[in-house]
Amino acid sequence: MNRERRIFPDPETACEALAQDFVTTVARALEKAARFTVALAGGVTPARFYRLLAQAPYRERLAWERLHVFFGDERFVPPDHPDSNYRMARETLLDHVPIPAANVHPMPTQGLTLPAAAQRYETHLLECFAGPPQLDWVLLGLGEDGHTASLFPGFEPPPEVWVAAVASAPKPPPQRLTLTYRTFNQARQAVFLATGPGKAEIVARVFTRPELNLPAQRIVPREQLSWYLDEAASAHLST
Ligand SMILES: O=C1O[C@H](COP(=O)(O)O)[C@@H](O)[C@H](O)[C@H]1O
Repeated sequence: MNRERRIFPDPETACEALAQDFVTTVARALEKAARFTVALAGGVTPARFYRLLAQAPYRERLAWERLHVFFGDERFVPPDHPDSNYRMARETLLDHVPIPAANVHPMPTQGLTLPAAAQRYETHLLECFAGPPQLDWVLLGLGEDGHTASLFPGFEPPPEVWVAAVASAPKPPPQRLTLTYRTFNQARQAVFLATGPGKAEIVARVFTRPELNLPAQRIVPREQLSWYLDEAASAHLST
């Protein structure tokens, strides 16, 4: 498994590089495969990257009809709720690109209990992949407590589960759905995007304190683990 850490002057250049690399990765993979599967992150940080993908030149360079978009985690709120990760991805990206509706796979958040929703998405993933989900590319964020997706410190999803229900997350909203370590670690490539001074302390802990075993430190995909940081987020790293 390859690891890389790249530091850019600011969030704009980090997201530009990520968008360029994403386009290249997708194009190369589609030379050998019929489709490319991704899981998107939520929160605030990736919105800039999503907006870039929805614009020239990236929008025209992606084979949207061959992309399948899943979600790494979701807040258990209606899809039009301000906290919804799906809403954010739709408004910044999915509503602006020619991706077929059938290729977008939001986590269910309505008409089901939280555990039933986790089970439903897990079943959906297993069907889409005709077996254990092996996502091609997953985007991940980093919370200031070391959480990623909705895997928070102290929360241990059952090891056999691909999608977990989180009933009491320390960050609101408390009810969430998340892919598990098992799922992320079956992905081919995982990419963390962390920018801004608010991430500097936790970025330093992730890279210098392996004994903490933070959720973000437990992501070990099969082929490639990449970190895209800006100078503010990497300010406490000695490089
Ligand atoms: O709650 C969440 O937080 C993390 C980090 O979000 P950010 O706003 O600090 O970028 C995010 O990766 C996750 O998808 C989200 O549900």
